[in-house]
Amino acid sequence: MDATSFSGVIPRTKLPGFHRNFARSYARVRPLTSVSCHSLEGLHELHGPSSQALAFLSSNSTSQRTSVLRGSYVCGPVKKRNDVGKAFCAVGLGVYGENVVEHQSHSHATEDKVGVLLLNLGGPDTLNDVQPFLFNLFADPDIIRLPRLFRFLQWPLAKLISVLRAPKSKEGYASIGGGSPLRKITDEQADALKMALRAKNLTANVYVGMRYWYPFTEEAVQQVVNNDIELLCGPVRSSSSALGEVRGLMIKRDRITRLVVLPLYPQFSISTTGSSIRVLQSIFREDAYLSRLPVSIIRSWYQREGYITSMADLIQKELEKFANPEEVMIFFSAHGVPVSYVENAGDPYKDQMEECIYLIMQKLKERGLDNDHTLAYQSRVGPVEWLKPYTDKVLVELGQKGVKSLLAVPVSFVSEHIETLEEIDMEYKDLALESGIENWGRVPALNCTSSFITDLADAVIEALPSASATVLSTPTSVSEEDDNYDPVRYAIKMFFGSILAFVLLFSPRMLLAFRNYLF
Ligand SMILES: C=CC1=C(C)c2cc3[nH]c(cc4nc(cc5[nH]c(cc1n2)c(C)c5CCC(=O)O)C(CCC(=O)O)=C4C)c(C)c3C=C
Ligand SMILES: [Fe+2]
Repeated sequence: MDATSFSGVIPRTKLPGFHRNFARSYARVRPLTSVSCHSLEGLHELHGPSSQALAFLSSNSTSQRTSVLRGSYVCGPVKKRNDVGKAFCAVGLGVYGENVVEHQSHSHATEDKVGVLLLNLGGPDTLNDVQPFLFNLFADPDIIRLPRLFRFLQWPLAKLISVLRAPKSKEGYASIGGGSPLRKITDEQADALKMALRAKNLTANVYVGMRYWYPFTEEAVQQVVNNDIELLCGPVRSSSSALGEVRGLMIKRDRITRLVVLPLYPQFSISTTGSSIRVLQSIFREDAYLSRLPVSIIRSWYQREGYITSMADLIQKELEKFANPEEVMIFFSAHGVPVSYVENAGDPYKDQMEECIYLIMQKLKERGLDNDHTLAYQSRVGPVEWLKPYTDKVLVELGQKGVKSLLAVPVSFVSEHIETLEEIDMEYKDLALESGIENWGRVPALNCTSSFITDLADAVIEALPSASATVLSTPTSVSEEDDNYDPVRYAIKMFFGSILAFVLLFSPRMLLAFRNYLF
């Protein structure tokens, strides 16, 4: 397990030697369970001034997506804020044990109250939510990574891309029942985890914080700072925000004294766990109480025995449904990321994915299952190069090569979602059958599988931060300018940014990209 703990105010000077390539070196030298205090800071640096221009416009279907353009961003997604709660404090980091970074030196409670914050991506609850959800996603500088000079374009681009992509995305969500199942499943996982922790004699409150839709991470952590507070890094609110009470979002109200942050992504990527941690960092920096809270972050957990065993169990069970299980090719399909994330920004995602597949296959071999296997990447968006091989291409090739039985295994995410229910179950299945594959199966997502939830509970217990630690650092944010939100400046940026975005978009190159990827 790879965990980081922190809290408190940390002088930046205490972090010597950090550089933008941290994630790359981290990926190389990382012991299975360790990370240093540099990691959170690294997340900022990863999209620092020299990050390459990269932007996604929109896409057509889930298997072949969108276009790209160059641009920049202003700050985060649509954000309204008041000044209450803007007393900035810093999130701190420090090394604790082998892999945990922590800080904290205070006494804000006598009673020990453990909180667990599950981080996830979130998904639109209804079809009306699709466009604002996409806006939040594309407004994330960890999803569309632009050079600093062009960052003021982030919001106009996000608006444009989300509007253009929304019709196709809506089709996808419509085909799986009109919305994403993520919120429901994540809530169920939270309940199951709470019970599993209780069975291990740990009473904990489990919270859910989504990155791009309700319940937002900001709400999970911050809502109680002030009753009329608007979202700090706040994504779009839509009418569907009335979808019921935000669940279990009261880390502050509950006066949690220790917090474990558990992203529901087994492997670390800048675009997923990295992005959520960056949001947390900015929230924690801005709040006196939170900045002193001992926090552990479990950055990745794909290598945990319980997770590997649970995956192997599910695979074995599905293999047994085939007439000739030994002839089945195990086809791991992971969500892709642009190659530049791995090669330029040092995202450890690909390395971790490969190691994860290796460990699962080893586990199957131990059980005497010696099936062929392959790994491919799905869900690419835009005309930039994504991790290869691409799932759709490999499926066609396997069919042409005469593979007759194939078991698809979604491996980058632990809940059913649009990319399993629509992209794999519908698009890829059809493509495989058209390509000559005759017997198709798909391993379900782990969801609330009890061995998996039990292992998450163990991970939480192992990562529990101690009640005190050393003050270490004050990370700066990539979106430092977000902290000084000024409506006039914002309006000016939006105005000029929109003009520039349209000019760029309707250049011949961009039009081509749109034609190829959107329609
Ligand atoms: C490990 C998982 C994921 C990675 C890595 C990831 C990177 C990534 N995704 C996009 C673009 C989109 N993702 C969308 C939805 C979506 N993505 C993931 C997981 C990962 N994304 C999930 C769980 C979901 C939510 C699914 C749901 O059920 O709601 C979407 C919207 C859906 C669609 O229109 O297809 C987009 C767009 C990028 C650009 C990216 C890396 C840079
Ligand atoms: Fe995605």
